[in-house]
Amino acid sequence: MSSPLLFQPLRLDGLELENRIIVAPMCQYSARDGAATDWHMMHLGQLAISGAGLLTLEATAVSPEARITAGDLGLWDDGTERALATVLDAVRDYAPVPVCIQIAHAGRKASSEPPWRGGGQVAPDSPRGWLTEAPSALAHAEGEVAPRALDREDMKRIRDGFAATARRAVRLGIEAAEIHAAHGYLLHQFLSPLANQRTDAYGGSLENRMRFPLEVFDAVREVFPGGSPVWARVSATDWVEDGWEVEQTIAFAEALKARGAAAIHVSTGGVSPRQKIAIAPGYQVPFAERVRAATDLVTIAVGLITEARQAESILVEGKADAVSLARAMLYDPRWPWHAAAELGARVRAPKQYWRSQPHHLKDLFKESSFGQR
Ligand SMILES: Cc1cc2nc3c(=O)[nH]c(=O)nc-3n(C[C@H](O)[C@H](O)[C@H](O)COP(=O)(O)O)c2cc1C
Repeated sequence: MSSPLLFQPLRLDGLELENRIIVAPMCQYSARDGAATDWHMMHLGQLAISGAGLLTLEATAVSPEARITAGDLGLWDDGTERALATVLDAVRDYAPVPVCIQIAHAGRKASSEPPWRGGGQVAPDSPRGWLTEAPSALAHAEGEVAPRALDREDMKRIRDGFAATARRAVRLGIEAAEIHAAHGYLLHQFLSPLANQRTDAYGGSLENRMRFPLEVFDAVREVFPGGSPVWARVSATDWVEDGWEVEQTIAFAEALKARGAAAIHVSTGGVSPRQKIAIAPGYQVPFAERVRAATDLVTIAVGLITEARQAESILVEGKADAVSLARAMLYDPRWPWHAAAELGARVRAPKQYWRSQPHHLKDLFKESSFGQR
């Protein structure tokens, strides 16, 4: 039987993933002043032994005001760096999975409640809130306090913040970086005409709207060593008429590719409460397929990919090169084991758990260097 594509290696610049299953970035809203906690140890620990080929950290803020909520993870000073080092060192002792950081700024969607408190805006004058910053002074949703429009000095500070976070990530041995330009956060706000109504060189034409996200990408790419992959997560459409859409996404992906992006991670939506999304299994895959066909970039598909055979078909049919899973990995952190069992592949597992291998699958678990300590 030929080996399923899902479990074949994937090269991202100089980094080779053991298989094509990626743990998607997932905010935990459980950091303290940006610093990772024991929750991150538990959360990332279980996902690191999942058998996935790449573990993406949750959106990691470049500064306190870049956080979506006061509980977001950050990497902006020595304290937040030390806290993340503690978690990553422990995880790495047992799980040799490559780690990708998602570097993020929430822009006008900052200063919010976590989802379990409704996700609404926290007023800037509340002790837990702050005034947000964005390309234009346009509120995300009706009734919210509008952000402050960024000036050129602010933009330099933010770009340098992305680079500084990337430098800390390199120091932590993080193997890859994803710039968060999706889901209506700051860089997506620059891209989308719904959020960007600037009249300077950073607003108006597509070229102008792409300018700041590309400058940020360049700054991060420059900091990551040659061979370490850097790419962006994008929303391929706003799902709103006259918003950002797939042709513009393709132009952005091409510009990223020309600047050395190793891949493109294709999601959708998030910039406007007016979005109308037809949610169904694999609902964002057609966007990944379009971007991949047009740019030939290594493409990561995401969104309601929940079944092993569904994931395998997406790859075999050439719609994407890798799949990224969020909720399915929370529901079943052994998803890659079960997918390997179903598709007839082999997967890494910690030796402490080898005795769990089902009798009829003698060869499911691979030798690995897990559990050196
Ligand atoms: C708990 C949770 C937290 C998330 N946090 C992030 C995040 O930090 N960054 C991001 O780009 N997307 C985030 N997302 C979106 C997911 O990465 C993913 O794109 C989305 O859930 C669709 O994939 P799924 O159907 O496999 O869950 C989050 C999703 C969930 C469920």
